Amino acid sequence: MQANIQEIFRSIQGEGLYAGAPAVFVRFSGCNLRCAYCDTKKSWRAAKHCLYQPVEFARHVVRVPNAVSAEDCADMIFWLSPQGLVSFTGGEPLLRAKYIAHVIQLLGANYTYLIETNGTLPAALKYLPNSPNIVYSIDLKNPKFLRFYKTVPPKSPKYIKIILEKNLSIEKTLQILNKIPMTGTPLFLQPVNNKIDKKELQKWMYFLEKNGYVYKVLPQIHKFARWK
Ligand SMILES: Nc1nc2[nH]cc(C(=O)O)c2c(=O)[nH]1
Ligand code: SF4
Ligand SMILES: [Mg+2]
Repeated sequence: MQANIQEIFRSIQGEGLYAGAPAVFVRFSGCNLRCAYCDTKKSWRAAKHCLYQPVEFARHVVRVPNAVSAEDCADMIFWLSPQGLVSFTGGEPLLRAKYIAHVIQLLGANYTYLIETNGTLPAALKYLPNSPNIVYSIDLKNPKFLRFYKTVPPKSPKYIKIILEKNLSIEKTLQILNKIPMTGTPLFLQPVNNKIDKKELQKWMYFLEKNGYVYKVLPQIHKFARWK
């Protein structure tokens, strides 16, 4: 099995529940959405080479010809870290759900696998095992979120990320959130490009609290540190 991969590197997880934790990142090519604020537009297209950074923070990069086999992907992850956190991102990683399942099968239970998804492809979830080692970081940016949230395998932990941008409606977001049981699900507000108008943020905070939600506002910490 093969997939077009943009890059594989080790860095500090900059978003969400695992922010601050060292992680290996696997960035897939291709996305089913076209968000105006996307910071990885390059990943929309297939890449000729997968850029593999064999040592974290080093300048040295190996150009691995695409497509990359699941076996080679698992090896590259293992050599960066024989255990710990693996973040599958993109693009949209669930366009490659079968491939991810195969990589996970090859690497085994020594890792926590984080799927950083835009939350719009619930049908892809059937390819992934129901495992507490597989964690879903789900963006709330589309009404398909509802079906997705309910379809996540029951043993898999999950958390929600709301990318705060000026076109996102608080009312519509609350309508979606109010339809799901949230008990214990962490909720993160992530200002797009790490910038937000204070008044706008206060409005989000006011309405979320009025509706009983517990949340954290967390910028992308890797961007402050100028890491990848
Ligand atoms: N450091 C770091 N953390 C991240 N968390 C999510 C990322 C993403 O692009 O999905 C990302 C990323 O690109 N870099
Ligand atoms: S879902 Fe993510 S990767 Fe896809 S276009 Fe939107 S921001 Fe970019
Ligand atoms: Mg990113």
